[in-house]
Amino acid sequence: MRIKVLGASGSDLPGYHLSSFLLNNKILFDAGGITGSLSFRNQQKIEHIFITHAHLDHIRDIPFLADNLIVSGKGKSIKIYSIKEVLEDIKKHLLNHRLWPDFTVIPDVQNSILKLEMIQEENPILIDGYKITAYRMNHTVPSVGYLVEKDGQAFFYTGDTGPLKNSWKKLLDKKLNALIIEVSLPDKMKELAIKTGHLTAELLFEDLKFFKYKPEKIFITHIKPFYRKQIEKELKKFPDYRIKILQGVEIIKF
Ligand SMILES: Nc1ncnc2c1ncn2[C@@H]1O[C@@H]2COP(=O)(O)O[C@H]2[C@H]1O
Repeated sequence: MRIKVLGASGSDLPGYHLSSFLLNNKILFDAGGITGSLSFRNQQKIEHIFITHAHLDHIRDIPFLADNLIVSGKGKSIKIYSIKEVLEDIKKHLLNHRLWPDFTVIPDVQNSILKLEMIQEENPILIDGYKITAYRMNHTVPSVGYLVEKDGQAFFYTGDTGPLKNSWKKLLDKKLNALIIEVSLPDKMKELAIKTGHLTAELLFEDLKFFKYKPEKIFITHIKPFYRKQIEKELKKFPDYRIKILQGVEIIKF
């Protein structure tokens, strides 16, 4: 599979972009950093957006993408998928005609630029041959990660999560070609990580012990850039895993 990483940073700073992962040009996971990373031509190719949770750093560019599409007259509908609580937060707090126009009813309900599609946890949906399943994560707000499977290949994207230990549920038995997982903070900030629903390197590897199969590749995302060097050092303590720290806008294949 091929993913264009549009953003993989845990903080917004010059040269960094917030979480957004584009699969096969059409299916986006999280929408923190679309419009500053992707050409307008390629923004028009997005058809589906899966949101892990409604924190701003994962949804911020939905409004700007919708605006680009409608004002350019290139408008077509984009479907935004997540669990009920996440979609409710987006509708109530973001696309509410106050913070931003509600593009789920503009230009009208039938032809709206954005369509909200509720999905159920652990109930897969099929898009272009990709089977996509949401699993509950451990964050401070309702949050899911997504398992994506096609032609015997599989990856899992966590969004934000604290430790899950053995509640990774059915994922513990999966053979993953790639795990895109967050490590936001260094080990010395373990307490804050747990309080705010995040991982450190040590917490990540404690959780990985519960997996039946080692993921073939582990891509680390959502690092808070102030701690990047420290986290890089801490991840080196686990040489048994093939780990790549995501840099920003790049293509990953597995
Ligand atoms: N109690 C806290 N102390 C310090 N930072 C916090 C606290 N709660 C939330 N945050 C920060 O707010 C951010 C919200 O988005 P994140 O979960 O990515 O990361 C969170 C932390 O960086």
